Amino acid sequence: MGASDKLRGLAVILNMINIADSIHSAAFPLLFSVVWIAAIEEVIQAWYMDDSDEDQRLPHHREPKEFVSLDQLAELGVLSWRLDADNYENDEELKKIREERGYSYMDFCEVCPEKLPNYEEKIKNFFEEHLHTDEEIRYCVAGSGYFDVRDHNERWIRVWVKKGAMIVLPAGIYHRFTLDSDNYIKAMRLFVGDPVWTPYNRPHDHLPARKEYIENFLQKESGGKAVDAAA
Ligand SMILES: CSCCC(=O)/C(O)=C/O
Ligand SMILES: [Fe+2]
Ligand code: NI
Repeated sequence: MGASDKLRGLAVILNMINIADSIHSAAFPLLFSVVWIAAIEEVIQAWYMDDSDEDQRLPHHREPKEFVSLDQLAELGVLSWRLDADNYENDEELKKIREERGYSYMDFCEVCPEKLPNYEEKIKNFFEEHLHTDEEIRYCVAGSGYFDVRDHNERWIRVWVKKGAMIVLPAGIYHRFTLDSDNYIKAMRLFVGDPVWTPYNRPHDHLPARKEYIENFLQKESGGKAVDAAA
């Protein structure tokens, strides 16, 4: 988080303490969580996509817009954080996440014609629906882009990551990536041990990673009703 973010966060919190003073104290934890959700949603937003074949770099909102919360993403195994992208070299929060989750490997992937070899081919491949046998961990340190993931009912959810957003796509989730119309992202790539970037284009349902993903996330109770991923 940058200095201006911190100051703004502090001002909002002080304002809330004033408000909280004048109302029942039980409301305070609720107000506090609203501030945090607003802050992370400045850099990560998700929504259901429309069915149009238009330019993949457009937002593809449905009409009316249908947003998806970060909690709904977490139910699909998609984790997210907001970090200080201006300070990734000395960020204690990033260090803690890396230690706790065993992310020993780190490099950067810059998606633009000048920096990415075989740019056109890579752009095409990133947008093919695929899965990996390990987590896909990306921390957007500059620019922005869309990670699309399938929900319990095979609908596409578009996850917009901007500077400061870190996401983890679980092993076995079908997904794809595209730049947005700003045409640039620089992402930190993290991995447990030696990296394996192999994409398995859909269908690859026989892979153990896919079966485990279905068992862990798609066949669980969700929103009060059991969902059968194979249906
Ligand atoms: C922004 S990193 C490029 C996308 C990528 O590495 C990947 O595997 C997409 O699924
Ligand atoms: Fe991928
Ligand atoms: Ni295969």
